[in-house]
Amino acid sequence: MNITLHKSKLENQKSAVIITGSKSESNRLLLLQALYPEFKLENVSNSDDSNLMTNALSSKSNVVDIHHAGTAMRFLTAYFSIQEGREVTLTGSKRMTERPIKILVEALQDLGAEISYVDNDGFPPIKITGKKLSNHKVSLKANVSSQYISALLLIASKLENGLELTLEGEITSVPYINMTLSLLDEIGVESSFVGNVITVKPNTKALTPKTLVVESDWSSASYYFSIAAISDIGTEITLSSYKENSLQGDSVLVEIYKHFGVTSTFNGNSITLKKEKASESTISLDLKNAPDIAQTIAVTCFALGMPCDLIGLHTLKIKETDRLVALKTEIEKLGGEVKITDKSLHLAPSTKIKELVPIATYNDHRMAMAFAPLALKTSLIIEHAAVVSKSYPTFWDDLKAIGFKITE
Ligand SMILES: O=C(O)C1=C[C@@H](OP(=O)(O)O)[C@@H](O)[C@H](O)C1
Ligand SMILES: C=C(OP(=O)(O)O)C(=O)O
Repeated sequence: MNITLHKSKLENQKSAVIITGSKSESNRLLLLQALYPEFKLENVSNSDDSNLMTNALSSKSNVVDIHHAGTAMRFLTAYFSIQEGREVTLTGSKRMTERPIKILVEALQDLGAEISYVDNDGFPPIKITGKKLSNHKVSLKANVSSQYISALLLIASKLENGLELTLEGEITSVPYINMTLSLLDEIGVESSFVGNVITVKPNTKALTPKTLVVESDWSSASYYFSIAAISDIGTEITLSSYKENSLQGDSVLVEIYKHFGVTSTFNGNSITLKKEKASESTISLDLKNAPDIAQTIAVTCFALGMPCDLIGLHTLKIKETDRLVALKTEIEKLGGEVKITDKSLHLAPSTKIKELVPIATYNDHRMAMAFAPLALKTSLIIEHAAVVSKSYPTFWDDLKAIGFKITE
């Protein structure tokens, strides 16, 4: 289904949105809850990716299909590797069969896992025969995806001797690794991260039962930072439930959007974004620690006619789509000028935004959501708008509620 976003302003100067739980935190905690059923979870993400994770963890089938969910694919590869006596073929969407998994599979094999490729070497689908993993030391390349590292850390406390993981090369998406370690700490699993070595202690006993509350999703919040940045001075949007000391690296939005004149004030469990006068006219950012907000920032800059240089984008090529190519293609359809390499994006200053351009979304939720705020500047069409459900199923309803005019 394609939708049209008609050029409009927010209905009120002040609006509020409640956003579902972080899909990254949820998918980690769902796996940890499967290993340690003594925990209860609140505010779990209602995203497709978290529902797929929940269903996969309780599935008795020997074929598990996780569609487009990258974290689910990587985390479940580790999870099924230690389910003794179980044989599972883990598969996904066509795109998932193009997203590399070799680094994780090799690390698990080094630990003793039995995993084979069904079609193409290095890519899903994979067949996993669960067994007891007897080794505890492994090294892996850390510059391709942090999800491989988090996957190993999530099962580490269930290995007989825990895990000693040596990270090779530059480490990408570090906040996601720290999130995993913090959640382990919250449930009572001990770990350390010194230099390039992560150690997780083994655990055989039940942990102290408690309820863990998932913070709302900061990547989803990014679209409201963008809306605030493109709105009139004085516009306020309140988002909940958020905390000042987040485990999510994308909370760096608070700092980044100051460049666009958006101030953020925490109050209890909510955050209020307010548009004030912007001080900067150009922006340069390294996003290796926050890759999921690259699309949002690129579109904010385009909407404001602001040139930008974004670096640290090497992981974007292996996400839901090649996000660098997708951004260039769609921004250029709208009249912008974008140069990309395999790890950076340069947007030239623009003066005009074309009207009623159909934006292709490439099965990528973030393409749909990142371009939506442009409706404050021009009417546009978003193709296959339902893709947003991968992380944020109520996105379009929430936009309508704050004044976006959307028709099918
Ligand atoms: O661990 C996670 O929850 C995630 C890690 C990041 O992936 P990479 O480490 O592959 O960049 C991020 O892009 C993804 O959306 C979620
Ligand atoms: C990259 C993402 O997800 P995943 O890798 O889990 O598919 C994302 O949500 O932007």
